[in-house]
Amino acid sequence: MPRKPSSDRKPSTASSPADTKRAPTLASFRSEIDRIDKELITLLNHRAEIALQIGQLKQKQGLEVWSAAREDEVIARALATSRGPLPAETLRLIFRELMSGSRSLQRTMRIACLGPKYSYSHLAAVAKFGEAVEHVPVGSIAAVFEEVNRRHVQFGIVPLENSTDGRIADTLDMFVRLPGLKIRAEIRLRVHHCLLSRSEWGQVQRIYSKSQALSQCRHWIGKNLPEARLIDVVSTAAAAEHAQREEFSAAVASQAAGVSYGLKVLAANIEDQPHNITRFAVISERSEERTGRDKTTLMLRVPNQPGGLVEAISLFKKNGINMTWIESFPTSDGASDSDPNYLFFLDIDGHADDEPVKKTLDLVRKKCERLEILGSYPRGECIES
Ligand SMILES: O=C(O)C(=O)C[C@]1(C(=O)O)C=C[C@@H](O)C=C1
Repeated sequence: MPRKPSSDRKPSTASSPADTKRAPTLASFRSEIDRIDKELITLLNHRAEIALQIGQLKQKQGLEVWSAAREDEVIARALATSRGPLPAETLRLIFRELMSGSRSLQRTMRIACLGPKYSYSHLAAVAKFGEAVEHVPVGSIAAVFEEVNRRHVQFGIVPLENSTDGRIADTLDMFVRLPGLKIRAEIRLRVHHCLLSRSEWGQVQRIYSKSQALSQCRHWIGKNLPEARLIDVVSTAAAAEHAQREEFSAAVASQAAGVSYGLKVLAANIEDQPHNITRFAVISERSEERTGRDKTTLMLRVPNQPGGLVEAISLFKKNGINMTWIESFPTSDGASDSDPNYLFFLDIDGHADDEPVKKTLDLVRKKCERLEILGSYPRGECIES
């Protein structure tokens, strides 16, 4: 049975500084905060004990520890309940870490992402799962997929597309190779790039970064450092490592990477588009249940003939299903020298278990040579990096 909190007393106001005749002092305010903290700790531990019991139930029923839908619900309720003055973002972070802590009591979760730490993939992982998980940075997007596929980790974080720069080919390619892995959630991270260095602005000769990050800042770099040599490396955090090691070099990376590698911020917010958002996918072996505010990612190949694609996707229009993303992707899958082939990646509104989506997908499948449901998952809110 869940244990009652040791004290169900509402935070008392009787002894609050406002009620005393004398003007409140720093000491009296602080002793009120000490009293509130004590109650908070009791309540937090009571919450953790209940989370532990939920963990035991889940284990008995073979359910997963992480429930994305429930976590979204808890945060949405906290934000709706709050009347301030605590900022909504602060409250969101507090609840994210609370639930990260609850999960870690139930089971240690391992999350793979493109590293080293403080890459944007790592920041996306922290934004979704909090700090109380084991972050496993690996050397490539392909390695993230392999770690999940080999069950070395429960989840992987991979970038799908960027609002300035488009699709991430390495990720789409891995979905072609390992279509059995499912997208469980999306993380839409607002990406702010910094120019980081241990040298001064006028000394920078080389700029390291991941190709997509360099591309997202190309106008800024062309205008402000036209002579610098641009060097493409595996991730923005790896770029920060280079900039730490080498004099007269800089990195385009996150501010967090700058702090971690002890670099100066020579310029902040250097992305060309102010709304620079990268959409990441959380991948795992299992699929996600319906929440009522879902989307579905599909991968399909249609016959290489006039109207092949239109015949398939017009069925979404006919059945009132909104399509929010489409990417064509050249592939060797089903291709020959004379007949190159394309796969299409699509997002539609709704969950694959929603009756209208299910019926439509059955019809679409008949028009396709190949149709994979890469996952149905809740639509993600935009999070600041
Ligand atoms: O409600 C659950 O399923 C829990 O395990 C509790 C809790 C929480 O701390 O609120 C923790 C982890 C889950 O991902 C969702 C919520």
